[in-house]
Amino acid sequence: MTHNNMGWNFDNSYARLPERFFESAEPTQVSSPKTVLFNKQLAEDLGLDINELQTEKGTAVFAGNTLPEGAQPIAQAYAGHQFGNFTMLGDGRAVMLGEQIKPDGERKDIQLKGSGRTPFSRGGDGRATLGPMLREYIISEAMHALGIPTNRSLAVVTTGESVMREIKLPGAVLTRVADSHLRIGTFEYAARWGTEEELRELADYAINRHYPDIEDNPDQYLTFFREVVKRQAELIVDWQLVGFIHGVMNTDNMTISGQTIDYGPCAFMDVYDPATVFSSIDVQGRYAYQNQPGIGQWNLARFAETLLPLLHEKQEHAINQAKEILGEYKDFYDDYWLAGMRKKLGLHNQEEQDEVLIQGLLDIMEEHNADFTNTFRALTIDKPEKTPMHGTEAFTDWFQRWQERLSRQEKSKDEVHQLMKRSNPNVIPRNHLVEEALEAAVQKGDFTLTERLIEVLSSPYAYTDKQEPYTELPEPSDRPFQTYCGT
Ligand SMILES: Nc1ncnc2c1ncn2[C@@H]1O[C@H](COP(=O)(O)OP(=O)(O)OP(=O)(O)O)[C@@H](O)[C@H]1O
Repeated sequence: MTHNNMGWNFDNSYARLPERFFESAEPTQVSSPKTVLFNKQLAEDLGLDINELQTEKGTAVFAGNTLPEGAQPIAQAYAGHQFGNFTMLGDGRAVMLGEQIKPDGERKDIQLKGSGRTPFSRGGDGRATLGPMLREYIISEAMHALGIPTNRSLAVVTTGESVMREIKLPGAVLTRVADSHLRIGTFEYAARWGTEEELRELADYAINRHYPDIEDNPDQYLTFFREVVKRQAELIVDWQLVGFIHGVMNTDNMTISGQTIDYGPCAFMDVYDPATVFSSIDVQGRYAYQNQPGIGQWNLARFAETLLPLLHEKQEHAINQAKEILGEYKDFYDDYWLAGMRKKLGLHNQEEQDEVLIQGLLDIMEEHNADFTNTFRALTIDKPEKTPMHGTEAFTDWFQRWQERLSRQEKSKDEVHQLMKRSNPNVIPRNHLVEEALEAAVQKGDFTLTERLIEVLSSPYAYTDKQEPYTELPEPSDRPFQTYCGT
């Protein structure tokens, strides 16, 4: 490994796509950057020099003040359906430095978010504020630790400059790491404004990067579509199983790789209520918890539309093929969901009535305003008395049915516990914890709570005593928690 360049080892394949797909965009210099969070483990995994990166030189890179060797800064073009309406977008406040080739050969996008205006900024200032960048860092890293596909966070720097929102707020830049930033919206952009050849180049690029196994498949674009459908179904199941509400499932926030992206208005639900919405801008509840699976399919339909010219020369035939695969989404989704829920209840095998058993518990949880995570936690640690529905006839009956079901599988108590512990997180980034940490960081420049929270959330299935305080529920509040798209 070369240490003189901090271990950067760029190969910028995206920038070799037709020019239509990106614009050159240098990050804007900032006055006095300071690294406030740095992800050593991730840096090491990327093959970077953690000592060098912790010096001023590293900070300068994370701030966009110095370009690392081999970087080719660009802003990507994309479009998207936002709350159902098609619009032209593009990286308006993000600059991709390049693709880091890891020591194991894997390729990762390295992007600075909040690094100033780009040709896609429209009226925006290209900036980001500290609170939301810390939030993205905390939650994306928590998602990774939960085992959910996601982009990751390498560093947050404060810029030393203030950013004007409704009030003046401290500016920050996040360094984001992703399998790629290809979005459904990238394909919508290509289909709307590109030539068919450019669309094909984009699809080939995406297949090569994320689905290389299907490259020689005779029906490769159809197979590509099916693979993306599967990954999206799996991803949304992962969200549902931990009570994660993305909050802004616009097509520009749905990746082709199947990783979670955009942690703007997201949050984890406390009380189990399928209608939960956190985002203050989602007044219709379009992206409520219970709507996520259906919206996933809607987004994939938009994706399918973009691929039609590649699927078959006869449009009607192409539409039928796409429809058939889109119709498989629900089956993929249901299968993954059932498999995941079985694990949450310690079920190693399958019985036909499992879905009834699972739904039975969810109904009781909903009726009693039970906390989503802590209900499964209570069952995992053999403390059903910790649930608000304990003692009710319905729950007693359900619990007995569950115990009978468990006894019908040939698994020891320990095996059941182990499976449940692996499937039910002990700790999640609860809103009150995240908000408390962000407030200390933004108001007082104190990052202790943030660091501790990141540490605790890095092993959500550990069930350690140290995690105990983080499992406490927030004080009941008369105002439901809301996330603001304020950035
Ligand atoms: N302050 C800003 N200046 C310029 N463009 C912005 C700004 N904030 C958001 N945008 C752009 O508006 C669009 C929608 O914003 P959104 O909040 O969904 O994205 P984001 O959080 O900036 O980026 P990403 O989706 O990559 O995480 C994006 O194209 C984004 O680049």
